Amino acid sequence: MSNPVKIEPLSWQQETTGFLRLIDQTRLPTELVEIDCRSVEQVWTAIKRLSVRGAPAIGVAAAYGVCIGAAETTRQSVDQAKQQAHAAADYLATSRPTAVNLFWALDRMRQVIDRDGFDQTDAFLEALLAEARAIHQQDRDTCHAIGRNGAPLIAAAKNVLTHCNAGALATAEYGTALAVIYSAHDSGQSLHVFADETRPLLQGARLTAWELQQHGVPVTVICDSMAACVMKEGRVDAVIVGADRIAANGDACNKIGTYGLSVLAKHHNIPFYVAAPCSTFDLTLASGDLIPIEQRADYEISEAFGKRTVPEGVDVYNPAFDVAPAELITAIITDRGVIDPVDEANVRRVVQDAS
Ligand SMILES: CSC[C@H]1O[C@H](OP(=O)(O)O)[C@H](O)[C@@H]1O
Repeated sequence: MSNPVKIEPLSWQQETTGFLRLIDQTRLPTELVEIDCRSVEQVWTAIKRLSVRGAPAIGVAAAYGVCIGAAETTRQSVDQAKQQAHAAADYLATSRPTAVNLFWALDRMRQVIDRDGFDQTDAFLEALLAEARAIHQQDRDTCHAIGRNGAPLIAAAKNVLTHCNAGALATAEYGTALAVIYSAHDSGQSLHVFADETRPLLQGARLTAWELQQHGVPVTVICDSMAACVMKEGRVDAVIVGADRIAANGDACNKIGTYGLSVLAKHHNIPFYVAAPCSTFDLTLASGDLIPIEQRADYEISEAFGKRTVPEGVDVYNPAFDVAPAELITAIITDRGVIDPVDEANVRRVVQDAS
């Protein structure tokens, strides 16, 4: 496909008193619907219900959510606008606990809020929007850098397996894990992708397969339980996934099912790559078992396909993420280069240089 459709899950409309426009990812792949978020509550809800999702995309959306919150009351003083902006950041921080990019982006916005010297409210609102736009553009650039850095690692691969959606829909554009696939594909490499459907919310079947189809990359959706079989059959040359938070020791937290894939890849001697921007590292956490794992609602499992699939009264366990230990990760592909996850000193050096 010569000119694939560019997928951007979110955009800011108008100026400092504008609004956030999102692709509602809960409606894909059958409906491409955009929703406008004109209040902080609407941004919070969009993140919570996964209308916008994926660590980097959540961070960008929250940054714009702070801009919306700051401007909610018209003709206010700078101090009032600052109070509203802080309140918006505090509220948005409660939307989802695992993706560290949410908190990284909100911290960036708080640094602007706490700056002195704004003598006019408009100047403050303009500075906030400029920071949100900078975060947005930085993620675009980061994703393309990840693609460039990762493509050589899969140059000899013909079949790659991925899990969940770490594509354009999870970022500002282009993706992280899928950026590596897009970069290899766009350079002329013949590549096929196995996309785990990724229960319970099916980000792989609904979103990754849709993205890859739009980009002209051959893709086969498989049930999560089939990953072992296709690996055993010798049909997977590499596994590449995204991440929501990476601890200082290289443990990588990602969509539930990722840990199992890392064990399977090790057993079958298949390279297991994690692709993530440096903003997804949390050097304050020594290891992955300290990463907060989001527990989501029972109905996401018990009411699949429009009908109840679990008997009333039966317990359901629905952790949204798990952690691949550093020793099972072949390499972490970042915007600053490829990292050996078990080399903590190098992890810290690369990530701190990026900040
Ligand atoms: C590029 S980060 C993508 C990452 O986020 C996804 O989680 P969710 O769909 O719940 O936001 C999943 O873990 C992806 O790998």
